[in-house]
Parts: sequence; structure tokens; C-alpha cells
Amino acid sequence: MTLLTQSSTWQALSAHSKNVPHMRELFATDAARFNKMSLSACGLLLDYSKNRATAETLDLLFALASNSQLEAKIKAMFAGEIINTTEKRAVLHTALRSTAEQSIIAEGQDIVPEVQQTLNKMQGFVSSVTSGQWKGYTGKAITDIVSIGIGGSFLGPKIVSQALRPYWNPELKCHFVANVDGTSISEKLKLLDPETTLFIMSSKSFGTQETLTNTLTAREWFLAKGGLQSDVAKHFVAVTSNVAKATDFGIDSDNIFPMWDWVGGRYSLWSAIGLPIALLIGMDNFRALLSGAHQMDEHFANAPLTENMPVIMGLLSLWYGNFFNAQSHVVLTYDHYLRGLPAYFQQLDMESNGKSVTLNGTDVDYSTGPVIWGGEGTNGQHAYHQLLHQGTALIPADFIMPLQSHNPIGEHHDQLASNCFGQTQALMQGRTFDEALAELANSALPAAKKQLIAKHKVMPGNKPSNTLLMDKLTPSTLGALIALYEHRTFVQGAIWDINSFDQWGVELGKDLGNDVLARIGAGQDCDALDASSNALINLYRQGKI
Ligand SMILES: O=P(O)(O)OC[C@H]1O[C@H](O)[C@H](O)[C@@H](O)[C@@H]1O
Repeated sequence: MTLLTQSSTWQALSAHSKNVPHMRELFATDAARFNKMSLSACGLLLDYSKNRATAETLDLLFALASNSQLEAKIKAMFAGEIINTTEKRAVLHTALRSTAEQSIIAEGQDIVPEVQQTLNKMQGFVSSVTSGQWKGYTGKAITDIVSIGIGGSFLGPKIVSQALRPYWNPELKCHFVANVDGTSISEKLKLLDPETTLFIMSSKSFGTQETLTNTLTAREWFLAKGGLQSDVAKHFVAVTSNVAKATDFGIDSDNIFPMWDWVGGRYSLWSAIGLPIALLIGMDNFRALLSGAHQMDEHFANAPLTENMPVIMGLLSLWYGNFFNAQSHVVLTYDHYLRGLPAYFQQLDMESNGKSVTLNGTDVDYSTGPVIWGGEGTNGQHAYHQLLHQGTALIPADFIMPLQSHNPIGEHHDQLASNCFGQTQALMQGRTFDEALAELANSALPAAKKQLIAKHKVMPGNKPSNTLLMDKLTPSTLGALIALYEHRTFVQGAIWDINSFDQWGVELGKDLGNDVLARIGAGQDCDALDASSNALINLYRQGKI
């Protein structure tokens, strides 16, 4: 057994998990439950009262956090200690949204000045492109940006841009290409004019196959359409921590925006990887996004554990995963602009906490990161919510909704809000057999049939949810919201004692993919691998089944 599961707090939580009353009862016996179990910070309000938790539950969870040295681990991250031990890196995405007055040391050097310099370089670039001063090779202003990148170099820019659509510069369009499937880039290129298109190649490593291949294809297209090699600098810029490789690739050194080893890919939208966002919403709004995240950093670093939003959310999710066998967690966004957020949180959390050994290499004997999934409300209510209400799996849910809409037409927003709140209520209270039977009182069905139908209409309730509200979706509230989930992920990784900042599983896929590519391109059929892989490669080589 690991020290964690042997600990008296863990054992106490395990025993306590069998004795928590149904939430209906918890609400019926405490009119102040919402007041006690809700919290405001950084423009967000978290209602966590619809959870299977009593004061004793929370005390035990906070004790678990304290015993896991959570506060010291938070300090270590902010202080730039090498907490990504397998890759020997500090984890300092928080430095990207620090104030210019702060001083943050990584590997013996204050990194705030270079963060500020890069922001200033982004500012100059954004103003040059959006003012029309930056010209394409025929002297025309840029109208279209194509952001090429994958993983963290794609999801952050894409989803934040999508979320902040009301703030877009109407003169500019942005397209995202991630997939190496030639269809993705081909369909985009069909829409574009090489004279007015600017490509941003985003790759921290500058070694990711998909991104390099898509960039080469974009460059070939540009040259085939009439651009000259000497025009490439006007149409291609890169964001990378590997400046040497980008220069070798042919990107003009003035057009390279740096990032650093101490920023993980899935935490990088705050760096120059966020350039497509900055181009679309302008630098002031981009800085407001950073500032919202910075406020959440301050809250996370300074609020006591019992009033700390990421800590509370992290602990409650861990409670269900480790003590109620919940294997997934659903994120439901009641705002069309936030429809991409579940996919963003999916990468953030699953790539971070999909681990099974502790920092010192011991196999864990508890479950770690759950499957994160979700979608936009209200659409899910007409689909997978059925399983949330009556399925056999316990799936804790986060409901996220702004109180004010950017598009306040008629009764739309009232209906959206009523669906959001109605769902959390239904999940919590469910419907008893007697209630279901009473609803059938006026039907003409025979008594036995009523009993049967009532049985099918029973919903156990007691399904946990958090509700996160904000006044309005703005760059600042979005920044705080994303940072909240980053830190929630950190809290869980810290308690599980795993490295939330490496991704060896993803790396293996890349290595084997390259090996298979070489075998596909070889002059002969493959017989060196397992029978299935050999057969699949050879069928592919033949081009038919
Ligand atoms: O930015 P790049 O170096 O091209 O990396 C892109 C992506 O590659 C890998 O798959 C990592 O697991 C991701 O976290 C990363 O964001």
C-alpha cells in the first residue's frame, strides 16, 4: 500500500464515504447550505453545495490536502522549483501572467523581463498586422491568419479565440490547422488568398511531425501560388522554444517569438502561443485575459485551503474518484461561446493526471485522473444527460454559465439559465418511487402498470454537481476560469503525488508513429512487428483490403 492509502485520513474518508446522507436530506436540514458552501473569487462564483459532503467530509478532505503538503507544493510551483522531476523542469506558466514588477527566478535567472519583452514584441506585431502596416508580398494588408500547431499549441488558442468571439477584430479571420490529415489543411487553403494570408507556426519543440508537415505544405502552396522564397518572411512567423531549429527551417529570426522549457504545452496559451488570440482580440484584451488568470494565481497561492476555489474543486473531484469509484467527470458549459472548453479541460487534465506511478516510482493503489468530457448545455440534455440521471455510473458534473449573455434576445437566456439550474436540481434531488407514482395518479393505467412505469421513472438523485457563475464572459473572467482548472488539476496531482507535467504516453505514440512511417515508406513489406501491425502496414502499402 502507498503511504497515501495507509494514512489515517484516507481510511477515515473511506469509512465516512459510506455514511454521508442523501443530498436531499442535507438541504432539508440546513437552509444555510448554499451560504456555507459557496465562494466568490476573481469574478467567479462557485456553488459547491450540491455535493455529497458534510462539514465532516470537508474537514477530512482539507486534512488530506494538508497532510499531502499541498501548501508547500503550491509554493514550490510558484517559486520555480524543479517540480517536473522527470524532465528536470520548473513549471512556471504562472510567470507568463505575472506583473512586470514581480521577480521570478528560474534556473538562477529572473524570467519576468523576457516575458515582458515577448509581450511587447507581440504587441508590436499585433499592431503592425491589425493596422495594415504589415504588408503581404504584393503590398496588401493581411486578412487571414492560419495558426498551425497541435496539442497545447492548438487547443488553447483555438478555444480561447472561440470563447472571445464578441471581442474579435472584424477585419481579421483566423483558421486553425492541427490534424496531419491532408484534408484539414487542403480545405482551409481553398478559402485563402496567399497575398493576404499569414501563417503562424506554433510548436514549442519545433519537432512535432504534424505541425512541420502542415507548415511545409503551407509553404509549398504559398510558393506554388506565386509567392517567392524571398517573400516567405512576410507570410510565415513561428512561436517556439527552439529558435535554432526554426531558423534552420527558414523562418526569419525577426519573426520568431520565443517560449520556454518551463512552460508546458498544455499550459502555454498565456505565452506567445496565444498570438492568434492576441491578433483577434487585440493586445489590451489579451492582457486582460492574463490579468484574470493572475488574479486566480494570487487567490490559489494565498487563500487558506478552506476558502480556496481550486483546492475545493480538486478535493471534491478526488472524493468521488477515490471513494465512490467515479471514473469520469463532465463539464457542461451553458454558453455557446464556451462550447470548446470541455475539450480544452480534457487535454489539460487527462494529459496532466493520466499517470500511475508516484514521483518516487511507486505504483499507485488509487485511481488518478478521471476521463474528462462534456459539451454545451442545453444540447447534452437531449442526449447524454439521461445517463447522468439514471445510468449506473456516478459522474460528477460542473455547470458553467455567465449570468449575462453577449446576445440577450427575448427569453433565450432565461431559458438557458432555467435549464442549467433545473438540471443541477434534478441531479441532486432525483425522483422517488412515491413521487413517480403520484405523478401517475390521474392516468387511466391499471395499478400494476402504474407501479411498473413508476419504477422506470425513479431517479436516485444524490448526483453531485458544481455550478460556476460569472457576471459575463470577458477576457478577464475567462482567464480566471481557465487558471482555476489548471490549479484544480495541480491540487489533485499534488495529493496523488504524481508528476502532472510530463507526458511519456504521448511521447511513445510519437516514437512508434515515426517507426511505422519508416516501415510504410520502405521498399518491402513489413514482417518485423506483431502480426496485427505487420498486416495493417502491409494492407496500407497495397492500398486495398
Ligand atoms: O508545441 P509542440 O512542441 O509542437 O507540441 C505539441 C504537443 O505535443 C505533444 O503531443 C504534447 O503531449 C503536447 O502537450 C504538446 O502540446
